[in-house]
Amino acid sequence: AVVGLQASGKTSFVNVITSGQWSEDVVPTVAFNFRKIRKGMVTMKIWDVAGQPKFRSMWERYCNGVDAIVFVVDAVDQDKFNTARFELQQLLAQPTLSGVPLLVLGNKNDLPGHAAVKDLIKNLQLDKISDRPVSCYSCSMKSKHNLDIVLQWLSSRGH
Ligand SMILES: Nc1nc2c(ncn2[C@@H]2O[C@H](COP(=O)(O)OP(=O)(O)OP(=O)(O)O)[C@@H](O)[C@H]2O)c(=O)[nH]1
Ligand SMILES: [Mg+2]
Repeated sequence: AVVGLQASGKTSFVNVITSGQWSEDVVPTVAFNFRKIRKGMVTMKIWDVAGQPKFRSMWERYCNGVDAIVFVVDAVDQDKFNTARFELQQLLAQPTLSGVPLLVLGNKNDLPGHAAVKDLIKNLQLDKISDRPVSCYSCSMKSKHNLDIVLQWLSSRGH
């Protein structure tokens, strides 16, 4: 399940890993999109969930039962880090999601002023999460930077 605040790049992520197709014009997601993709021997089923405030209460439902939670952050929009941390902590506090591996993506690293991984770890308090595996990568859906290791990480979470 792919969650995170609105305009962080969740749908762009799913588009780019599905078709390799980057586009500046993505429509904000309403509720969710479901996508199924094959990468070599691995089939991934992805819930791309909407990030606007009115949809955030749905995140838990889509994360329930998944192999991994992908939390996408706009690494340039540092004013929203507090909100992102709050929403992430709310989500991870759900008893149904205990132990589910977490992958945090600091997206838009093609833009100047993006936060580095160490700043994301600090601001989102990722070092305080002790009840599940956590990884954090800096990446860009536009330049496709680090998407290879992101896909590798996801492939290794399957069953
Ligand atoms: N420069 C840059 N822009 C990006 C990147 N990824 C996404 N964007 C842009 O950010 C905007 C929002 O992207 P979306 O993929 O729609 O974001 P979302 O997280 O799905 O948003 P919601 O569906 O509303 O929750 C779009 O204008 C994208 O083109 C990136 O890596 N670099
Ligand atoms: Mg979207």
